[in-house]
Amino acid sequence: MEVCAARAPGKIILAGEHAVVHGSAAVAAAIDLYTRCSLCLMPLADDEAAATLELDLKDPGLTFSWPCGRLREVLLTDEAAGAREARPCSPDRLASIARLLEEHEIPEAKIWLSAGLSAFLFLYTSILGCRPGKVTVSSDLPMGSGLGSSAAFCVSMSGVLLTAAGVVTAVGGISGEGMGWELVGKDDLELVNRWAFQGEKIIHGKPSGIDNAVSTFGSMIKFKKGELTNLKSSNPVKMLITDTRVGRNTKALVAGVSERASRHSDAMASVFNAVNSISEEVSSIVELAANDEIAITSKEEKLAELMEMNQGLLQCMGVSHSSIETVLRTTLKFNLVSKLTGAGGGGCVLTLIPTMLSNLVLEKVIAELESHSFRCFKVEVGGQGLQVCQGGCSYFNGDVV
Ligand SMILES: Nc1ncnc2c1ncn2[C@@H]1O[C@H](COP(=O)(O)OP(=O)(O)O)[C@@H](O)[C@H]1O
Ligand SMILES: C[C@@](O)(CCOP(=O)(O)O)CC(=O)O
Ligand SMILES: [Mg+2]
Repeated sequence: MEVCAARAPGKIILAGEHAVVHGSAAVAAAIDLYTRCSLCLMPLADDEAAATLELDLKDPGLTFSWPCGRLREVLLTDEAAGAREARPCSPDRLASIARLLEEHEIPEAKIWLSAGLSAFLFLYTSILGCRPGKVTVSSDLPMGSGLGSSAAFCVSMSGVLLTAAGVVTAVGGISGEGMGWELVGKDDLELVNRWAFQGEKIIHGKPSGIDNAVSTFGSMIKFKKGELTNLKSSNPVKMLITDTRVGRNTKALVAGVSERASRHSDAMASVFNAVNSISEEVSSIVELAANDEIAITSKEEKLAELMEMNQGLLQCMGVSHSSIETVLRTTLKFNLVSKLTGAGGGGCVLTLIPTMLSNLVLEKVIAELESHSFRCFKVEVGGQGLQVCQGGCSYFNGDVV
């Protein structure tokens, strides 16, 4: 039985969500909340009929299982066509995957999972063929809340599958972590990122690629038209994340913005252009601060103003929500600036925490936000991207922690 695991972080978008789908720049950073995937590859059983592919999703608390013979029959494939090149999921293959999912009773209240399940079946069978195995997924990230759970799912899944296929290899430990997680080389990360993007396409419809890129490579990045620039950031910004707990779906919100853009093409082009300027300014402030070329208070004031402007433009795009407005009003009472992060329509809101803000005030802000039944997270910004564990992980006992 071969065992390996991978973990990939969620993200925040400091500026540029939605507009990035239409070619504007955006700035995003990894956060220290992870999705972990583990894989036990089973030996090819003597009893062919008993061989299955199992998926255990810890967070929704659901397990799924497919006989390998049924996968072969419906997907008309056995061998993986080669993991070294990421391929898109053809409409025919997506329709076959939908047929496989129809054979499972997914509870109506959890129907949103079917997009993640489709991405899983696509990635697994494309990279490993119809081999028997058990995949376990657990996550610190709230799902469908703007923190990039779909990308962390696709990146950690692609990471573990490509590691099991022997295509991706670990290059060394992470100092201080002591958990067996290892980093991955640049070329391997590029390959994981390309596969994860194909998975994101199944979940998001038309992703820009920023979420899978920041989850794969970590750190803080500027992203524009598929091009990624690493932003040095010596003094990472402190952000409070508030999850409004209002559920929403990125695919529908992205489609809504595109429809508005086709109805009002000139006006929306100007909105996207303004967002592009905001993201460019945010990225240059981050870099100036890293080189000590700007005082920390001045950096925070500029970032706060840009976040406020970006939020106004996101309202223009039609992706704000009354719950988001409640967070904005609540934090403004403490002179703090907030903006939605991710696709909006509910989900998570970022609040910039100035260095000078006392812990006492921060706790008051959190208490007031939580009195509205929102949930707050204090996160570290700009950390590692994908990490893998190639067998021998002591904490791995069929479950990932
Ligand atoms: N841990 C997970 N287990 C199963 N599916 C997941 C997991 N994380 C994400 N997903 C899939 O991703 C979808 C959420 O993606 P999305 O709407 O883009 O929101 P976000 O990426 O902001 O969390 C879920 O509905 C589910 O299909
Ligand atoms: C709205 C968008 O810019 C980010 C979506 O992020 P999330 O899935 O809400 O975490 C879409 C994209 O860039 O693919
Ligand atoms: Mg997503």
